Amino acid sequence: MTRPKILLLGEIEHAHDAWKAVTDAADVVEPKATNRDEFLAECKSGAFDGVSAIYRTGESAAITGNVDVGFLDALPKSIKFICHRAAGYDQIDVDACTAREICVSNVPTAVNDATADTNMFLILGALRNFPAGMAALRRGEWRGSDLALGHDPRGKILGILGMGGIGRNLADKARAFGMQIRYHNRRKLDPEHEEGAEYVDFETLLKESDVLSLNLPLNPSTRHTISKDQFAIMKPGIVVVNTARGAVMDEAALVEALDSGRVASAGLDVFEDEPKVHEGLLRNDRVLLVPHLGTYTIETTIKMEAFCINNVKKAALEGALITIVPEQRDLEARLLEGRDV
Ligand SMILES: O=CC(=O)O
Repeated sequence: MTRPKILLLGEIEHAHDAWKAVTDAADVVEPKATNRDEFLAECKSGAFDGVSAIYRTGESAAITGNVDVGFLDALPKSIKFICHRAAGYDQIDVDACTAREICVSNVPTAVNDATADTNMFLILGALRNFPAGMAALRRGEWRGSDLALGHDPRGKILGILGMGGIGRNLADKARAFGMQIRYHNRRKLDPEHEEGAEYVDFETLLKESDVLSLNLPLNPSTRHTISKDQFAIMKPGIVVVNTARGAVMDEAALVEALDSGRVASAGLDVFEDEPKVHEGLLRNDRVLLVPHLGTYTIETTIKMEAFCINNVKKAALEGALITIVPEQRDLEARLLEGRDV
């Protein structure tokens, strides 16, 4: 009997036991390519023929590039599943995958705690002006000469844009700091998931929040959701934090809003063009900058790897995913129906 084949793009760094259960049952191939052109040529050479499922990390894009039409066209037709080891899957053209009946999974839930922890750190740091004080200390000036007093989170309105798993986890944490939670989402949540958070329209969220947290996924329709026009109606002195993806906000417009004082301070874990960071953010010590460390813990990395490994294992051995990205629920239903016939 032929063993299933998996293409590994990236590394398994921690969940070695879970991965061993995969390699016991399936053959794993890895590319030799060191850049995108070589990878596409390797695909076309037949090196990955017979592979049914891919396990990929976001970091693997440094070699293969994004999962776009060019990538998908080079893959052997045998590939039916792409299992992505991250929550955000903006590197993957899901519509192009759907058109080729390639199912995609990401890693939801496992990332919620660590990302919301980072989010809370950014909120506290930006509210309290910690980056300016910390920078002064490192310059040998203790607090510096004009360190502004910070603000307490208690009693402040936290506006969460995107109330998915991370947004709801953040809401729980922020409640413990005495913040009042409001949110905006495509759809209002069922009351049992709101836990007292108030649903408001997008404009109200911008106009009335003391702190705005961006927790929405990046896709073609959410790019630059926050730009010049949105900054213009925000409450003056607002604090803006982002742990989602840099490009949900127009970074140049944020720099202007910080320079004009409309935005008092910001906390950012993600950037539009990582690993580059806008000069206007680097020079501004009212901005707390973190190099995309939202999920960067041992515990969460193990959970994320195990989640993705379970998906790729089921894909390769049983021809199905445990979780599919929401945009492909119809595709999944169609494929399952086809299989029953
Ligand atoms: O940024 C981290 C993730 O998308 O998992």
